[in-house]
Amino acid sequence: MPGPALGFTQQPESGAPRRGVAVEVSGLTRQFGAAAALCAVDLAVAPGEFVALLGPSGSGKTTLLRILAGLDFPDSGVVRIGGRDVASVPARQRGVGFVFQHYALFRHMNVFDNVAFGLRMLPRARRPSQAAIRERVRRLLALVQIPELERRYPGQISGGQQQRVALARALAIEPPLLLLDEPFGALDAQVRKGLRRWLRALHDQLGITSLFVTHDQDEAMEMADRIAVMRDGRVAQFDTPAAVLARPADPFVAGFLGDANRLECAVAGGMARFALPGLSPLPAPGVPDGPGLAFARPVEVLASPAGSNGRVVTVRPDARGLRVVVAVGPAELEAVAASDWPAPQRGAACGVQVVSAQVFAA
Ligand SMILES: Nc1ncnc2c1ncn2[C@@H]1O[C@H](COP(=O)(O)OP(=O)(O)OP(=O)(O)O)[C@@H](O)[C@H]1O
Repeated sequence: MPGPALGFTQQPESGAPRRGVAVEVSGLTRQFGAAAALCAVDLAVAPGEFVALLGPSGSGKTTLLRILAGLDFPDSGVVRIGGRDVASVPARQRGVGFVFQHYALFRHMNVFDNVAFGLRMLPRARRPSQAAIRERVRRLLALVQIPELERRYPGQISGGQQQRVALARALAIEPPLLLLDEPFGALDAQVRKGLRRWLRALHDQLGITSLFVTHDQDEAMEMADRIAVMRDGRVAQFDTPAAVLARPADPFVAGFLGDANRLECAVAGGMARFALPGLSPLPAPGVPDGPGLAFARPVEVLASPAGSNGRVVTVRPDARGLRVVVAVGPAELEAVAASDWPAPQRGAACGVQVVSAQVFAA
């Protein structure tokens, strides 16, 4: 959990307006040679929201973040931060804090000087006094829970501690907008888990707006108020974690989230009939007659000893039960073993049914 009182001059209090700003992007396009990194992207983030940008490699997440930070510039389109068009506002004057995975700490400066850096770089009129800088840096180091490390150098602290220093450095200028590009990418799973809960709590405590790039679906689901799922320089869907899972906008989102199985089917009269043998038809309300594509997450595909349309290929214990890969006809599906089937064996015949799925016209 976040630590003690903040160094921020305007603290959000219950009932008080948040200090986070709205971020609006419209028609944003960025081309690198023949590669279109962003194609007419629209996105509107509310003040105080925590938004995850999630998508496959090369989908444009980092490019969008760099443009918001003022580190790169669009070929066309508008970026508004706090209602202000920032096209001609340099990075340093945008009031944006950023933490990039590869934006390393200054190795030759100790932790204290790293965090103080942004404050010492402020124009003289806005720069706090030496004493005020000292006080703010100490409060920030307490906030990120490493007050004892201020004299250490980056090479003398762990990766997780370095990320906390990078965050403290980003927060030092009291940014209403925090941009994070895979900040925990290099850390091991256990440290990541701790840091992501802590960061979300910190975001809420400060009342800022945050945009967070990640490859990790669990991370996005756990941390974000809304997720922008990106593909090929476009936002495929922008909605709450529950909504993108329950109502994916298109086959790409359905297949990308939750590692869903992709099943060919034929839709007629609101029912989807699968091409694979032995799978019962499922309702597909509103889907037009014709070829279809169904997406079923592993928990929606059940393998049991009753039946013989499948064969167990692999068995993997999972915290919530047994995960199996089953062969059905020419396909292999990720499934879960029925709770009354405690010990499926590799090679055993089994019954496989798709319990529910998202169906789209192909
Ligand atoms: N400086 C650059 N020069 C040339 N091409 C670039 C540059 N930056 C990005 N691109 C291209 O733009 C596209 C989007 O890249 P971007 O880094 O924004 O994607 P990403 O979703 O952040 O990917 P990753 O998850 O791998 O970091 C890619 O095709 C990439 O190769």
